[in-house]
Amino acid sequence: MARTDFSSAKQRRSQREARHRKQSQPGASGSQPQTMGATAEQAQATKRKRQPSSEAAPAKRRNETSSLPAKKTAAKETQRAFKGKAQKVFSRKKTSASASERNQEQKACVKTSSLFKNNPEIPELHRPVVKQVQEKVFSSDAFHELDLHPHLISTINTVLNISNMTSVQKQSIPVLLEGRDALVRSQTGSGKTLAYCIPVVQSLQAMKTKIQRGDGPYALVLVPTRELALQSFDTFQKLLKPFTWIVPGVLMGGEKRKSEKARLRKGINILISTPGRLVDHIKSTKNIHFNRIRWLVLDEADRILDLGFEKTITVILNAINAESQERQNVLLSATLTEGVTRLADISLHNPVSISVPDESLCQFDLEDRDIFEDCDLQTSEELDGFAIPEGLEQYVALVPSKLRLVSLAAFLLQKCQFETDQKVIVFFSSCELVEFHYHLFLQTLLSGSGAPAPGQPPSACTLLRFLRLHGNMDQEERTAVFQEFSRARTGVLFCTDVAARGLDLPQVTWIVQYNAPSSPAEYIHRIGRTARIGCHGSSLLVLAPSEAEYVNSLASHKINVSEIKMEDILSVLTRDDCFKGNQWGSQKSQAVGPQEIRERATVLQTVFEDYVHSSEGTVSWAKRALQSFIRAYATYPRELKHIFHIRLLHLGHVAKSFGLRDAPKNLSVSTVKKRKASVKRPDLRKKTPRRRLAEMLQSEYSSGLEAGVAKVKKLKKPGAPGGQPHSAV
Ligand SMILES: Nc1ncnc2c1ncn2[C@@H]1O[C@H](COP(=O)(O)OP(=O)(O)OP(=O)(O)O)[C@@H](O)[C@H]1O
Repeated sequence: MARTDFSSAKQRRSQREARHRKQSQPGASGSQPQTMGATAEQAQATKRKRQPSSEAAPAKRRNETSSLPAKKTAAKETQRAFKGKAQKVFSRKKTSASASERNQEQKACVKTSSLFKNNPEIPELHRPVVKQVQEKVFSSDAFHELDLHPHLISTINTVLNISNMTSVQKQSIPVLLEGRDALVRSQTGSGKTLAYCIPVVQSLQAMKTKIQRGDGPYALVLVPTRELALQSFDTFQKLLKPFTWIVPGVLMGGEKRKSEKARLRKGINILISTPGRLVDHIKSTKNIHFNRIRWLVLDEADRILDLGFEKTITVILNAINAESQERQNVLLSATLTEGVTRLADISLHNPVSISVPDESLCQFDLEDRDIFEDCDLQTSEELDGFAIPEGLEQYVALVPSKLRLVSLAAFLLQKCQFETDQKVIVFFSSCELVEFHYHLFLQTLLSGSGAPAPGQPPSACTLLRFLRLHGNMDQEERTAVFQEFSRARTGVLFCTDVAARGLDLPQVTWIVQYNAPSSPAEYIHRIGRTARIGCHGSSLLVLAPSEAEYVNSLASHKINVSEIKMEDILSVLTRDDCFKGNQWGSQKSQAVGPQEIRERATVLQTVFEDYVHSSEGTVSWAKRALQSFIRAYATYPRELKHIFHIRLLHLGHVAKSFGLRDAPKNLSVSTVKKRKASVKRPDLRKKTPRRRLAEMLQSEYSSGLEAGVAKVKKLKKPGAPGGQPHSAV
């Protein structure tokens, strides 16, 4: 991307700001350093903001501008007009106003916004360039070279449409066919699912005594999420086409327990389940037996443990061990952590350890060799390094809190409006944040008509397509969204980490991490939703300037990111006249370059703020989302606390990224702590942050049977403006 030079406007800007400072009272959002801990200053700042000031002015003046025909509906009008084209906001009905009045109004409308004032300086990013571990995805060996049933080979070739093995398949399948246990680690999107599905099917179809449906499970596959369970189930179904007597089945919660029991009674030979749901059945269903189990597969093993399913896994292992001792065990993940070694100790017998990364393929940017040699991280060989797909380009953008929302919107507009076939996943740290951004963008960025106006080029307004996926949605809707996004050629999926693991969503081109992940492993899995199986893809991590050090933390795990400048992201707004704030005949804005970008970003922010402030319900909805952000922010693990600490957040600025004009008065560190304690999470404070995070996240992956789990009902969406707040993450 081309960089934008902001220096030319600097002088004009500082003169203008000096003028405003003179005219205005101090204390608007951002004029004082206002941190989460500073409740008193915060309250005062909020109070001051109610008085006319340069920062509070836009809202007031916006109303003034719209006061001619419809003062009370200014917010609605702004929103509606934006949907059609923003210039209508500053209505042409005001033809009677004099040119100078109009001029003043123009300035008032957009040029005095606080969006670009008092932001922290964006530090120079001296990104350390480190050697990334890379794997060769494909091998030159074909499936027909393996000793597999000919019908299985032809199914792989014709139904799955693949002929050559990937590296991990080449290494794992022969080992598993020999009957050995295995611990398999290989990069995201490298074909680990088939690496275990093929040996399972080969061995079960070859059993001397033909399998009967009523025999019950011969293979048990445990996965952390329901979507992943469906995906594995789908792969088994395809591979089993020639072997119709072997029945696969899935237990994953969200479905009525009664119907799952009925399916278990009929018989499932390859049982795929989430751990929580399986334990529910072990405890309550008589028709579940493990006496014939020959295979136990733990896919995304480290995630299963991260989520605090250790006890659950122990219950399952004990239940299986009580009935059957002779079986093969397989543990797989792209990132194997300490916990997995522990799990491997208790579940694997004399395993073969398969790890694909090929150090000879380590890469680094030659142009940056000097930086690399100077950097302390060259000693990071001892540190953990995760393999990253070769076709994946990783970026980071440092964005001040106030500008986060418009930057995200601009980025998505860029992808959907000016580039073709872009499929984007945006990760957030909680269900509430997903719901908030999904509804906000849906309400403000989408065209009501769905079609471009006659004679107009299609704009983002008509090309955007938003979906969302998180653990508080009911299963039916989750599955529908998963399938819809899988099939879609373009679109934007807002999600939590429920979608970070294992999901194979074809042709995803961009991953955006709007909230930073809580661990490098999570980072790897999130970005691993793109550039799968040898394809290309890109990722963008959005950090606040105070979080810039996170780039070093990633580098210590051999993760390289390049910088994209925020101004470059925002510059897309100049390409769409939707964001022109003042369009009255010949009175066009003279602003060009950086100033124009600022004006347009301000128009966009105004649209968000107007929507959020259009009713009390939407304001409290935005406040709840802000609170959820802060709660999630408080759960970063200890080792990242020096980077992500709520005390480093500027509440007034963060509030802007939720479309709130003022920092909520009743939010402070202590309130957040109190509210955290009031959420039904007993003994939280006694637990480590990691454990706490695990508990919060577990709601994403729950069995679906627990009482009190908030569900998104189709007709009543709690995340929508005015709806009920969600439970935990
Ligand atoms: N040998 C192969 N040739 C071509 N495509 C393949 C091959 N094996 C698997 N695939 C395809 O590659 C994609 C990714 O596979 P899979 O989901 O198993 O990856 P993974 O390693 O489990 O990823 P993650 O770590 O993210 O879970 C799937 O669409 C799958 O159909």
